[in-house]
Amino acid sequence: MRRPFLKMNGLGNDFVVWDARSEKLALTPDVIARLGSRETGIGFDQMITVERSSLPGVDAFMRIHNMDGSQVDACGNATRCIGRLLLEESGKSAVTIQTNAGLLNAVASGVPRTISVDMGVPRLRWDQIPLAEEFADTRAIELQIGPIDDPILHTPAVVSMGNPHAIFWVKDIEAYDLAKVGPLLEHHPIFPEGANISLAQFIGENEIRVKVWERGAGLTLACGTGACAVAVAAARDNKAGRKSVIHLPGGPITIEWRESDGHVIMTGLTEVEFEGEIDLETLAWEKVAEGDLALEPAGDAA
Ligand SMILES: N[C@H](CCC[C@H](N)C(=O)O)C(=O)O
Repeated sequence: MRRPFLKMNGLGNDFVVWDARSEKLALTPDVIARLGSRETGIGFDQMITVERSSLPGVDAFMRIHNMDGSQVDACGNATRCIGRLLLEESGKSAVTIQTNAGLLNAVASGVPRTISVDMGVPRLRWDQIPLAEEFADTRAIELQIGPIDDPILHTPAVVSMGNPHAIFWVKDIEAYDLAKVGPLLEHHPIFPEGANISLAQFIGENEIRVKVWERGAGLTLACGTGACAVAVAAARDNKAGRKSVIHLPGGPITIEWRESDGHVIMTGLTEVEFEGEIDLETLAWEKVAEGDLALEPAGDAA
């Protein structure tokens, strides 16, 4: 049975997107992992399933699986991508997306392919991250890796955007092999549900360079919730203002931790890479149409 899908990304953090609003889709973690593999499958960081929401006035429910098959509650870059699809499809000026981490509002920013999402309020208490033990001050918790007297990384800030994040402030981001230390920290016992791990280096006032090792996905080109977590952690520790630009390997994301209501507003690019079709019995798939450049007149694609 052949099924259409979209391949999208938010600053290189890439997704396979299914529209399951009229025809349900339930893939096993094993099939998701096979599809997510860049060797055996289509290849993606997360798989996104758009489903009907039962809530009045809500445009869709967004289900998120990491490429390892684990289901998680938040994915910022994907929220921008699904927000864009729903905005373009409905012609509305704002859409509401239901996730297991709450209701998120998406609006077009006025710049082509660039979407702003209200990611809600950050969760900052130790038991909301969650952590395995109580820490009164989550701006810097006692956690280190490497030799006791000369740790490689230590005292991270922790923030949840509906998913757990640990942020390590570093002077030179290139001095660290995140592919090596990332998995050690992701699965550290202090994080009972795992954690997304960010290295963050200040490169200017309210300008932060970030690399992320994602829970269940590994190194990615961008992490939207990670960008939110870094910006909030910097602001609450007076290392930056409430509006900062997070520079990820895939590009910049602007974050504002709004003073008025404590909501985190994330703005960044989205891209449709291609439309595809897959045989869900054999998992054989093919591209059927190129993405954005085909969707927008050449003049807008610049
Ligand atoms: N790339 C996603 C984050 C996915 C987080 C996922 N790895 C988790 O387990 O929480 C983002 O843009 O927010």
